[in-house]
Amino acid sequence: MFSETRYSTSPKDIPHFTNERLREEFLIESLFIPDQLQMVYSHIDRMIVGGYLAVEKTGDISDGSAVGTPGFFDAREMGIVNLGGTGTVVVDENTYIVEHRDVVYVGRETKSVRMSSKDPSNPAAFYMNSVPAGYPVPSALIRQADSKPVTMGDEEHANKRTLRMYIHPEVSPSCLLLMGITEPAPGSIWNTEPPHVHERRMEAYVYFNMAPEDRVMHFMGEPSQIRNIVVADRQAVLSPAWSIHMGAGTGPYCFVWGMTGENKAYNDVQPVAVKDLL
Ligand SMILES: O=C(O)C(=O)C[C@H](O)C(=O)CO
Ligand SMILES: [Zn+2]
Repeated sequence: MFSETRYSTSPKDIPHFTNERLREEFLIESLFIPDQLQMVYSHIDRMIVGGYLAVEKTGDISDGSAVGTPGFFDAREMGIVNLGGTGTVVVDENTYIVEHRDVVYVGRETKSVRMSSKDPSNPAAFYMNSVPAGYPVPSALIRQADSKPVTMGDEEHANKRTLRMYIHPEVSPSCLLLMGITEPAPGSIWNTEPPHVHERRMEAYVYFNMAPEDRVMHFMGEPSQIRNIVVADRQAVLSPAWSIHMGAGTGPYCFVWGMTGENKAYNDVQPVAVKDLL
C-alpha cells in the first residue's frame, strides 16, 4: 500500500545533508498519478500522506494489513481535501459530493472509503492526511463555506493571506488531526510569517493551484540552520516539530496544512522572529 516509508530525522543531521538528501527526507514529489493510490508512511508522528487522482477508477481504502489492523481505519482517522474537480467520497453509508477545496473527515472505525470523479476530463485530486486516533468521531463533509476563515499578515510585508480552518475544534471535530487551507492574497507571496515551531505537533503541507512553471521556496530547519526546498504544484513537504516552516511563491499558490501530535491547540506554537533566523 505504501509507495515509501520515511523515518524520523534528527535536527542534528541537517547540517550534513546535501540538497538531494534534504529533498529525499522531506519532499513528496509524486502523489497524483492517474488511478493509483499513492501513500507515504512517515514515522514523524506516524502521519500517512496520500494522494488519489481519480480518472476512470474508484479508489478504495479499507484493507488495514499495511497498518497492522484488519481495517485501515481501525486505529486511524483521516482528512481528505479535494484539490481538483468535483468528486464523490463514499464513507461507509454516507455519500459526499466534494467540490474543489471541500474536505471530508473520516473517523476511526470507518470500514471503507471510496473516491471517484464526476468528470474524468476535470478529475478530482484527493489529498489525504491520516494519523493514529484513540476514539471514533463521526465522519463529515466540511465545505469551503463551512470553514472558519482567519485573515493574517499585510500587503506591506507581502504576507496577507486567508487561512481557513476545516478540521478544527471550532469547526468540525476530530481525535487529534487538524487540517486547513491557506491562500495568499493576490500580490502577497509569503506564508506563515512570522514562522514558528510547535514542539508538540508535526505538520505536513501540500502546495496546489500553482502554474506549472512556478515554484514555492519552502523554508525549513531549526531557526539557526535554515534550509530551503524548491516545491512544485501538488507536491507535499513533511515538517517535523523542531522545524520552522514558511514559504514564498514565484506566483499564486495555496496550501493544505495538516497537523497531529499531543494536542489540537492551534495556538500552541512558539513564534520565531524573522530577524533571528540564520
Ligand atoms: O499561513 C499561515 O500562517 C499558515 O497557514 C500556518 C499553518 O497553518 C501552520 O503553520 C499551522 O501551525
Ligand atoms: Zn505550523
